Amino acid sequence: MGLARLSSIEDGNDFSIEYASWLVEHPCALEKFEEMMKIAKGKKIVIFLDYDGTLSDIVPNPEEAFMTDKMRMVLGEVANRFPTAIISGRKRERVQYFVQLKNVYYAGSHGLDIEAPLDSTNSNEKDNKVVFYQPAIEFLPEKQKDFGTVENIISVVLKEHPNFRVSTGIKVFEIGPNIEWNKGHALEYFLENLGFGNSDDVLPIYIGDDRTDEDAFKVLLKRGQGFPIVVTATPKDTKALYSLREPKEVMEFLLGLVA
Ligand SMILES: O=P(O)(O)OC[C@H]1O[C@H](O[C@H]2O[C@H](CO)[C@@H](O)[C@H](O)[C@H]2O)[C@H](O)[C@@H](O)[C@@H]1O
Repeated sequence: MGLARLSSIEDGNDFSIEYASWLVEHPCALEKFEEMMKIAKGKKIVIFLDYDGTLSDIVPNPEEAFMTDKMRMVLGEVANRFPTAIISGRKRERVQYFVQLKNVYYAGSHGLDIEAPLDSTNSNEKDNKVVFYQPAIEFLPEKQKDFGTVENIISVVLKEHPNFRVSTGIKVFEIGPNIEWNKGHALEYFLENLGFGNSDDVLPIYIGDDRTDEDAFKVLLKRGQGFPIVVTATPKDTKALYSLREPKEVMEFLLGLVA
């Protein structure tokens, strides 16, 4: 028994054979919900969420990636109950603008710009913000289809600038500093600063849809703790142990946590 997959049934989505067989390896977190909660019993749940494609649907214009009021309400309830952080590829302020919740911690620029509780070892930081870098984010408008050419230009330019690297997303190239810091590091940073650095009884849940979220999934696997959950409606190569099809299912899962 698990939580009902209302959104998929309502939308009339049907599952392809490929998706059904992929689900065997990455079972639906709604269907496994009760099993997961048995594992979580007595542990301190900490929630980590990606933004685009996880809390909001993927839309053509990144400036219009609003989350629904219902998602906001459920997320607010979750954050009242458990420490909750959003780790996004976007600029932190942009995610805060979309989410509008004060009880959530935020990390932007793939975790390079963190607003988090600080432990004593970081007491020199100002205003609970740790900013390693502000992003140079370029969105390619729908009209601009020639991604191959843009990719080649970026690669030629970056050859001259080895201190920078490019990462790719859905219709997006992002150029950032060539340093070893990703969403997985941000997750570890949050856990440490929330006092769960070496804790055996913490249960981190990380939900994300993007390639950059895989770094966080890997951290959970390495720690042997928690639930890495990928959001995808098609089979994909992932380290996640569980899956959800779309943001609506993310909302149902979050709702289950506070029900
Ligand atoms: O880490 P995330 O919170 O998932 O952010 C990843 C990127 O999200 C945004 O782009 C993606 O979502 C847009 C809105 O749905 C969509 O139009 C775009 O195609 C997607 O790539 C954001 O614009 C990027 O800066 C983030 O890195």
